[in-house]
Amino acid sequence: MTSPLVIFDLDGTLIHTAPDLMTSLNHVMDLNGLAHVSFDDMTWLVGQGAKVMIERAWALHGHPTSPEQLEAAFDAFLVSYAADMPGKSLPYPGLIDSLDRLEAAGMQLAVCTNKTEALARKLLDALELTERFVAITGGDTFAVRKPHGDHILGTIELAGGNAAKAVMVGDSVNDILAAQNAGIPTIAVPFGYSDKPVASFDPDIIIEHFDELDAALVEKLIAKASRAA
Ligand SMILES: O=C(O)COP(=O)(O)O
Ligand SMILES: [Mg+2]
Repeated sequence: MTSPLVIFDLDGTLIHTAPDLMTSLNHVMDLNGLAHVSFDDMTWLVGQGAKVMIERAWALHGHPTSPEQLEAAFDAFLVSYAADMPGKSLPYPGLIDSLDRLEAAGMQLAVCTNKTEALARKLLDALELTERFVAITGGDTFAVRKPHGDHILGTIELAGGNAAKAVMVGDSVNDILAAQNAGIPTIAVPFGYSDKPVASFDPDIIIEHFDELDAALVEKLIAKASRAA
C-alpha cells in the first residue's frame, strides 16, 4: 500500500530563508543603484522564485526591468545567494521533531518549492535535510510551477506517492492554490512570507506551530478529502 506523502513548501514553510534572500537581493539592488527592500517587502516578493522576486523589487522602486537586465540581476543574485549557504537560514521551530514523528508513523516527505531545484538542494544539503525527502522539486523542474497543480502532481509521481494520500503544507497563496488545483488537502502556516492572511486562501487547516503537525492530522485530512471525493 502507498504510504501517505507530506509535501512541504521550502521558503517560509520549512526554512526561514528571508534574511539571506533579502541580503542577496539588496546586494543586487546596490549593484543597480536602487534602494534596499525591507523585511516587510519580502512577504510580497518571495513565493514565485528569485526572478520574480527581483522583478517585483525593481517594480517596487518604479524601475521596470528589461529581459537583459533581469538575466544579469538574476545571475548576480544566484552567485551571492549560493555563496553563503546556509547563511542565517534555519528550520522553523519544531520542524525536525515533526518530521521525525511523521517518518516514525511510516509517512514519506517531499519538497515542492518555486526556488530553483539546484538552490533548494544546496540549501537542504547545507542543513543536512536532503536525505529526509523522497523527492525535491523546484520551480524549474517541470514545465510549470506552483500555483499550477502539475507541480504538485509531478512531485507526487517522483516520490512514488498517490494524490489520494498526499497533503501539502505551505505559507503562500501559490502553495494552497497549487494543492487545490491538484485536488489534495492543504495545511497553511501563518509564520512564513505571505502579504495576505493565510486564512484568505481557504486552506483545510492552519497550524501555528509544527508541534501541531503529526500523523493523526495528516490521516484526518486525507480521510476527509476521500469522503468529499
Ligand atoms: O523563493 C521563492 O520565491 C519561492 O520559494 P517557495 O516556493 O519555497 O516559497
Ligand atoms: Mg513559501
